[in-house]
Amino acid sequence: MADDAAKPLLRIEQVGKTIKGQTLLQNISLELGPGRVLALCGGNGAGKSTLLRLVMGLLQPTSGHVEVDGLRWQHDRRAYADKLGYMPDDYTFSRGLTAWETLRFWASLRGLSKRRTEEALEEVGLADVRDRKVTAFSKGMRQRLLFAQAMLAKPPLLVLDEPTNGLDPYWMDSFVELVRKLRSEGHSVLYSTHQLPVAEASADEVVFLRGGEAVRQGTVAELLEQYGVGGLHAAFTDSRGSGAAQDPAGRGRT
Ligand SMILES: Nc1ncnc2c1ncn2[C@@H]1O[C@H](COP(=O)(O)OP(=O)(O)OP(=O)(O)O)[C@@H](O)[C@H]1O
Repeated sequence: MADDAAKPLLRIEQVGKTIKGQTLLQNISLELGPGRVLALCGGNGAGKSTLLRLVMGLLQPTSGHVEVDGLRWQHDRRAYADKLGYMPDDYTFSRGLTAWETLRFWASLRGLSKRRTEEALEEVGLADVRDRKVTAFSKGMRQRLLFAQAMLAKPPLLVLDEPTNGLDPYWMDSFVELVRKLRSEGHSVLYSTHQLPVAEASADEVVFLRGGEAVRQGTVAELLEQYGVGGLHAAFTDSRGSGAAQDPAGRGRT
């Protein structure tokens, strides 16, 4: 038996996903230790959200498996879910509820206190607008509320799907700070992003997906050493190869 202490928090082993004959992911393997941050990068349709949904247990792999803290979703859903906080890429908020009511609802489901709810709102800078209806929020404010929701229970692993989408530069920097704080408190973060400077500033490791495959992965330090001044942007361009297969228009959002 392997030593438990040596186990990574997240282990993805040879994972593949096929839906209706279309291969969305193939042969993905990665590990993430406690207190580590991994950014998933890649063009539109590369498979980032699909991989995050597999980690969350929202999709099941066609091959391979995912373990969080040694647990598999298929064997122990409740304990597995308790290890995770999730920010989806798209969410329809209940109409008519304020930010406070929305977050309080999520907190109650998890048996969390009002104090923790307040704290989470403060962490994402929404305390002052807590009594405003979420449907009147801007995209960036809704993103911050979703982020607060993912952090509410302070889970060991945060899984965030494009968390900086819609954030202005100030909140982009705040996101980087929050991720660094979470890491310093021992949380691990797995997130997808098109914002390579954010990945460069907040991640320990980066995985580039293309056409459902991990075409390049390494620590940020290794990639920066390899690509020099071009940084992760050069790594991204390189990872797309000549085909730019995932985006017929050839536009890589960064
Ligand atoms: N439920 C599904 N059924 C069939 N195909 C799907 C399904 N979900 C996603 N796909 C396809 O899988 C591929 C990967 O999609 P995914 O959303 O994971 O990409 P992504 O890297 O997150 O893209 P983006 O950067 O545009 O958000 C795409 O070709 C998409 O059309």
